[in-house]
Amino acid sequence: MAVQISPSILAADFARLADEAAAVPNADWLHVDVMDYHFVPNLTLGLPVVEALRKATATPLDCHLMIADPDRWAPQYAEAGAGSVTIHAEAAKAPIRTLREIRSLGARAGLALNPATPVEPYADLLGEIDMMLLMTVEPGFGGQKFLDVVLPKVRRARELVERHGGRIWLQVDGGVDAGTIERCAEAGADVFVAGSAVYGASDPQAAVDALRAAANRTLAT
Ligand SMILES: O=C(CO)[C@@H](O)[C@H](O)COP(=O)(O)O
Ligand SMILES: [Co+2]
Repeated sequence: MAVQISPSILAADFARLADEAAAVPNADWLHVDVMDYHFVPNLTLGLPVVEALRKATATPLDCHLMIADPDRWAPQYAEAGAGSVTIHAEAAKAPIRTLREIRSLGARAGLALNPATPVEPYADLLGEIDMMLLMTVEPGFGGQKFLDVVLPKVRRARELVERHGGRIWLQVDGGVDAGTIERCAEAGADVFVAGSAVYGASDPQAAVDALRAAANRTLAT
């Protein structure tokens, strides 16, 4: 399992997004939280910002759609050049069609589950996805406290993914920092979103390196 770190620009300075992207040249992805005031009680950014970011950085964009109608909008994020587009299982009405469309447009397809959404009902969809995102906070805001209660689900998701061939990435998102990343890695996550822990640090690049090292240390033991 290769560890990947995806800093969330939700915690960055929105007035200086290009500079904030450049501040983490060692990141594998830039995590872009799209919120619409409907699926979650917050509003962030949409397609025009993703299109602008795409031109401003070579780091691939990992778009996390927390929106009420992902079936309608997700393909447009793939068309806008996102390297990965993740939709929420709780919001999608036609997840299989939408995940296939994302892939057909050349992006990786992700399926996200809220903390209280069980993973087992989605076992049959593993062939349709490249990544599963397990929320470790309730979606909507950065800077929340990590929910340990999700860790058993991360383990069960890792088992399902391994039984399916191990090709699917397992991402955790929310409250991931130097104090929680090791538990996530130990439970089987391999892609780590970190907002405050990266952009709240005085040296975001060093914070990415430190998170990666902590996750790798856990996987090595
Ligand atoms: O999707 C979300 C929140 O809904 C996350 O991507 C947050 O942006 C992560 O921020 P931190 O919890 O790491 O500060
Ligand atoms: Co996110």
